[in-house]
Amino acid sequence: MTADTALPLHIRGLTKTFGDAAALVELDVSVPQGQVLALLGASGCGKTTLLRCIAGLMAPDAGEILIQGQVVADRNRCLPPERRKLGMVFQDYALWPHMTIGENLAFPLHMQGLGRSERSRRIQWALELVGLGGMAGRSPDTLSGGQQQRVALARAVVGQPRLLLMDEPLSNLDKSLREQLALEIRTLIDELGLTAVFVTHDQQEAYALADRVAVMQKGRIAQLAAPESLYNAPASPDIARFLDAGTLLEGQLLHQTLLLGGQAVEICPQYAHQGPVQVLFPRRGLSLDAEGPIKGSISQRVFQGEYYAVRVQLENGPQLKMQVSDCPPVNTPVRVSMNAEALCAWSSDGSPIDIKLKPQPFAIPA
Ligand SMILES: Nc1ncnc2c1ncn2[C@@H]1O[C@H](COP(=O)(O)OP(=O)(O)OP(=O)(O)O)[C@@H](O)[C@H]1O
Repeated sequence: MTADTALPLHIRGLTKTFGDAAALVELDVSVPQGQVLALLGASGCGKTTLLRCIAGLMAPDAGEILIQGQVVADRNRCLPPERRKLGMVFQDYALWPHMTIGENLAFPLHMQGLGRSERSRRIQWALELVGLGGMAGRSPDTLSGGQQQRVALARAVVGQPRLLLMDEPLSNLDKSLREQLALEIRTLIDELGLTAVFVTHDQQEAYALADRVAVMQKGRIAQLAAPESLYNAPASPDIARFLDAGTLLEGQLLHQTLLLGGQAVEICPQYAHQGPVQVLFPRRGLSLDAEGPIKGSISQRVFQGEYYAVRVQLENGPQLKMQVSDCPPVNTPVRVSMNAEALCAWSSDGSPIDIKLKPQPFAIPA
C-alpha cells in the first residue's frame, strides 16, 4: 500500500457511463486526513454520480475507490453503503419521520452492533455536539429545517465514520442559516478530525466549507485548488466564466500591446505570444479612483449591504464588473485603476499566459 492509497479517500480512473452520457471520465482524486473536499460544478457535470459511487449507492464501470486503504469498489467488487463505515447528510435531511430523533441516531449504532448503554451515550454526545442536547425524544417534524439538518449531521457522525459525505447539505436553508450552519459544520469536522466530501453548485458554500474545491466539467475535474487560488487564478476561461470571477474580455496581443475593446493596453514585460487572447479582470483587482487611467461611467450599481456590485461602461465598448464600498449614481463619469498583478490571461488554445499590465495600463483615447 502506498502513502496515497492509505488516505481516507483515494480514487483512480473512475468511470461511469449512462447510455451515451459519460457521467465520470477516468477521474482521479484523493482527500488527505482532516481535509474537506467540495465537488463544485454546473448541473450534469457528474458531482452526484461521484458522491454516489463513493457512498456505494452506485457501482462505477471502471476504476477504483479506496477508503483508508480498503478497496471498496473496483472491477471485481462494490461494497454496499452499510459496509463502508461512512456518514451521509442529504439535502432534504432524510430523517425517518416515524422515529424520534434519538431513534434516528440509534439506527446506525444498531447496525454497528453497539449495546443499549453505549448507544444512548453516543446519541447524547452527538446531539450535544450539534446543540440539540435533550431533544432525543422529539419527533423530526417538530423541528425547524436548520434543526433537522443538525440532527442529520449528528446521525452522520454518531457512528464515527471514516468519511463524511454530504449532498448539498445547506441548499434547503435560507441564507443566514446557511452561513451559520456552514460554520458549525466546519467547526464540527475540525473538532472531530473528520475527512469530508460534499457536493454543491453554490461556490460560496464551497469556499466556506472546503479546504480544496474540485471544479467538475463533463465528468472530469477541471481544476482542484484551495478556494482562494481557485477564485484568484481560475485555470481556464470556462472556469472563470463558471465562477463569475470578474470580466472576461477577448483581446489581441500585438508586440507590447494588448488590444481590448478598441483600447490599447500596454503590457509588461513583452510577451512572445501574438494573436487572440482572453483576459480576466477580477472584481477585486479594480477600484474607482479619480486618478485611475481607465475612463468610463457607472452603468449599473446594486447595493449588497457590505458593498455595491457595479458595472462600469468603458469608452469604446466593454463593461467591467466591480465590487466597491462606495459608488456614485448611475451615469456618473468615473475613472478606474487596476491591480496589474490580478490579471489572468489565456491564449486561444486555452493555455495560460503570464502577462502583466504596465502601471498606467490604458491609453485613453483623447
Ligand atoms: N440514473 C441515471 N440514468 C441516466 N443518466 C444519468 C443518471 N444519473 C446521472 N445521469 C447523467 O449523468 C450525468 C451526470 O449527472 P449527475 O447527476 O452526476 O450531475 P450533477 O453534477 O450532480 O448535476 P446536478 O447538479 O443537476 O445534480 C448527467 O448527464 C445525467 O443526466
